[in-house]
Order: sequence, then C-alpha cells, then structure tokens
Amino acid sequence: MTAVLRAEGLGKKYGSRWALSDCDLDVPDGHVAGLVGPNGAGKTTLLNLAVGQLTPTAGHIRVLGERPGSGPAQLAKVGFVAQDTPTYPGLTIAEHLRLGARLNPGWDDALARDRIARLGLDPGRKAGRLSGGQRAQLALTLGIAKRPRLLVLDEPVAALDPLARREFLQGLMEAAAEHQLSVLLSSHLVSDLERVCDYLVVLVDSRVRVAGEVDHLLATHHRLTGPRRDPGRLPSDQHLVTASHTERQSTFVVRTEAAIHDPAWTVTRLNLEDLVLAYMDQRTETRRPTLEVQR
Ligand SMILES: Nc1ncnc2c1ncn2[C@@H]1O[C@H](COP(=O)(O)OP(=O)(O)OP(=O)(O)O)[C@@H](O)[C@H]1O
Repeated sequence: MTAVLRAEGLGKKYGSRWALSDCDLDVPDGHVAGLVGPNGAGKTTLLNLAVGQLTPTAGHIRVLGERPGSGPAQLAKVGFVAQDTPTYPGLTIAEHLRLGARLNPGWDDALARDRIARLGLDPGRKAGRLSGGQRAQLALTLGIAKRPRLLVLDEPVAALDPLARREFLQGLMEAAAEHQLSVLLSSHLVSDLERVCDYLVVLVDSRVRVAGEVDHLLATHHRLTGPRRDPGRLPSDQHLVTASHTERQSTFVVRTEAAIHDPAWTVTRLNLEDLVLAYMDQRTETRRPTLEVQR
C-alpha cells in the first residue's frame, strides 16, 4: 500500500536543540491518522516538515511519494489547516472562497458553497466576526475544497468547546469518507483522536514512540498484573512499555503479537488513553507530560 507519509531518520534542529529526531514513519494511505503527544513533543515540527514549511536537518521525508513543497503539483495534493485555524479577520467568508479558488488549481467551488450553506453560515460575514467553532469550520472548508489527497491539521480543535469539537470532527470524518481523503491530525486530546482516528502516532520528547493501526495497537498491548517479578524475566516476545511495582506486585504494560498464557498474570486490555499514557510514562521524569485527557 502507498504511504501518504514516509520518514526515514528524519530530524529537525532549532539552534542546538532537536525538536524531532530519528523519526522513522510509514503512514499508509486511506487513514485518518492521529498524531498525539504532550506540549513540545515535536508535533507541529513534524507537520510543518510534511507540508514543506520546514526543511529537515537530517534524514528524508516523502509525502505522497514526493518531497514536500517540491512543486505546484505536489503542493496541490496536500491541504494544511495550521494551528489555531487561521483565517483573515477582515475578509468575508465569500472572499475566503474566492481567494481559495484563485490560489488552488483543483478548487471545488460547489463543494465549498454547499458546505458553508449546510453549516448555516452567512457568506457575507467577516471571519473576524465568526465564533471559534465557525472559524474552524471555515478553515476546514478551505482545506477540503482544495480537493487534496492528504489533509494535514495541526491541533484544529484545541480552542473549541466540546460541542464545536464534535461538530468539527464529524465534518472531518464525513469529508474523509466522501472524498477518499487521507488525514493527518495532531491533538493532545486523546478522546478526540479516539473518536476519529484509525491510525495513531505517539510522539514524546521529539521521538516517535509507537505508530500503527488503532485496532492493531489495542489488540497487541496488554496490562499484566501479578506477583512481583523482574521485567528481565518477561519472555523475549513481550516488549516492555512500562513497569511499576509495589512490594508484592508488579504491573507491566507490554506489547506482543503472541497470546499470553502465563497463569500468574491477570491480563487486561488497554483503551487508547491507557496506551498513550503508557508510552508517555517512558519519558524522563525531569519534564512532566501535559497531555490532556478530556471526556
Ligand atoms: N521556531 C522555533 N525555534 C526554536 N525552537 C522551536 C521553534 N519551534 C519549536 N521549537 C521547539 O521545538 C520543540 C518542539 O516544538 P513543537 O511546536 O513541534 O511541539 P508540539 O508537539 O507541536 O507542541 P504543542 O503541543 O505545544 O503545540 C519544542 O521544544 C519547541 O520549544
């Protein structure tokens, strides 16, 4: 299957500090992929590399088989809704659509107008007069009407209330299904990603900790609880994610493709939030995670 995003040894340095390092990723086509991680993990850096707004310090990145920003044809295939869903406050919705038509060769004006009408938005209204949720919907409309093959969104719902978030994500899912659109979406709200994503990338402290199809990740990660045990004694096919101990008891989160038969363990499944938090627990204790979990 084609990769919408393929990174090999990808890294980006600001001054002497790596914002992203040793990133190997292969995000397949046809997914709504979630990029999750705490503040400062490198999500925006990775997305800006994917849309060609940054160039790598190390390694390679290919988006839809080409170097991001390598020419007009490549740029036309990728839509980008940047952080805080930027729009021009002094321009009306209709003017935004006209600008979109001028700037994008594949612009689908009927789709844009229809979507604005379905949202009940007045085309004559200036973007500066819209609510945060309406502005986000306008930015999403501009991204979809470009008719890209991949739509990249950087924390598009962070500032929205739960209802506006739900409406926005619903619109995104409908567009992805209707227009065979691949989506790469960052958020630190695990519950939002859980609702819309079927592929997940966990980024912590500038490194990809785990990536894969959500169903497969959930099927291969387990929490083991039982009598205290040295993690070094786990079978070699059980990859340890996190370990914690009391005086008598050990709790491990492991990743394994194999069934777990050891009768000493009580085995429980993880939900997506548990899984993300387990990988975040691997980070150094010097900086605390600020990942939000909202229901
Ligand atoms: N232009 C820049 N100059 C210097 N350092 C930067 C710059 N942009 C980002 N960084 C640093 O790179 C690291 C990764 O930042 P990035 O914005 O990619 O993280 P993020 O995961 O998107 O965070 P957030 O969730 O807060 O948006 C951070 O330590 C940040 O301070």
